[in-house]
Amino acid sequence: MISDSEAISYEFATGPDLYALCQQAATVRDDSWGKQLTYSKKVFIPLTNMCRDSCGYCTFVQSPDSPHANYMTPEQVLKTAREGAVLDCKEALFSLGERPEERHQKARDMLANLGYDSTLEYLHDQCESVLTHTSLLPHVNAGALSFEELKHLKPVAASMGMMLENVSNDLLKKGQAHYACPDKTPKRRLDTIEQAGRLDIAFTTGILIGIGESWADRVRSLIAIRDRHLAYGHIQEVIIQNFRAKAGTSMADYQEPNLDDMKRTIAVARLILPNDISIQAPPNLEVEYGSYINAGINDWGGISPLTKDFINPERAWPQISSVSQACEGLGYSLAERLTIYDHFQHQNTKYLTPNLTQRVASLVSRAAQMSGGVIA
Ligand SMILES: O=c1nc2n(C[C@H](O)[C@H](O)[C@H](O)CO)c3cc(O)ccc3cc-2c(=O)[nH]1
Ligand SMILES: C[C@H]1O[C@@H](n2cnc3c(N)ncnc32)[C@H](O)[C@@H]1O
Ligand code: MET
Ligand code: SF4
Repeated sequence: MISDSEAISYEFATGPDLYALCQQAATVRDDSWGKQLTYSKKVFIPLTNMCRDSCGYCTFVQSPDSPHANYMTPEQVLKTAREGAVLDCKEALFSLGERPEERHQKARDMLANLGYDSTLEYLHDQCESVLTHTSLLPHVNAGALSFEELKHLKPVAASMGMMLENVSNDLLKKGQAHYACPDKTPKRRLDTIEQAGRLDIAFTTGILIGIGESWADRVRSLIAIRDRHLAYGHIQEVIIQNFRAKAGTSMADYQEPNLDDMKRTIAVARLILPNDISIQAPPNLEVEYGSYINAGINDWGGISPLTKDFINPERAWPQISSVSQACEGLGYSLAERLTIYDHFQHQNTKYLTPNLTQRVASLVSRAAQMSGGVIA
């Protein structure tokens, strides 16, 4: 692990200096993760696109006035999960807006029609339904959650996650990315990570780069994640995600981070974070995603043969065969993993409740009988 001040010093690393930094990170990655990169074959389930927040970069969120504002019905959830299962998907990624019913009458009405008064209760039951009726493992990405909410969801999700985004409080100011977003206060985000640790939930988090934060803010965010992992050991992966500007948002004309920015941040993340944390960057948000490999990533996240990335719908997934080729061109192989990483699967019932332990084991053995298998 590098020191905080060394991490800070890489802010402008470019050319040969950036190359050397990436090499250092790639060596650490090779030593702990080997010559194999991973991804999870998933379907995306946008349970609701209404939200009480209004992040400056987000096009996923729909105003209640929009005809597109909705909740998926239980039938739609199962249809997506079943179609995914046919295509050999093993993860159901529930990604949704945060507590829309606390802000919008339309959300309360739609929930009531479904027989609920809380989005998180509906989420719980839809995860349970996917578990009961399909072979997929739910991963919950529902934003900031309390200890009780996380505890309630643990038996119906194999893993959970929430992007920290960034620890900078400046982003909450008027005109900034997280203005008027009660769920994006660093305090609430850090508390969610902490409570997930107390509950032994295999947890995904990450930073969104290029949203108005400084380089020091980025380093501080990675250090905050590291410290919670050192306390609880529950962080399975950290996503380094690049902001993409979207038409129709307040950040439509905002400068996007460039490839060097991504490489520099990935490398520093690899060097700051403990080696057992997976470093993930998405392949659909950068044309030259192959160069993330030499910067130190070991994972591409969820890739879907069925559903689009609803958060970045204009950015199609590359074919899995293309990702595989990009890996092989640099001397790496590509393998499928489950939503919960293998080293979290075998710790008795610490991270998985008994029902989920069984479900994970049967997916692993079923995959072993098919070509390729999954990492387990
Ligand atoms: O398709 C996406 N998947 C996203 N995922 C899914 C992720 O790639 C996989 O579900 C996990 O790696 C588990 O396999 C997230 C998961 C989290 O827990 C937190 C944030 C994200 C963000 C995205 C995203 O923007 N797009
Ligand atoms: C689920 C995650 O998706 C990310 N997210 C939301 N909007 C964008 C965007 N315009 N570009 C890149 N990532 C985005 C946020 O980090 C959120 O937490
Ligand atoms: C489209 S974002 C999905 C998850 C949640 N609303 C968050 O921002 O963390
Ligand atoms: S990024 Fe998540 S919290 Fe922010 S507006 Fe979009 S759905 Fe809501």
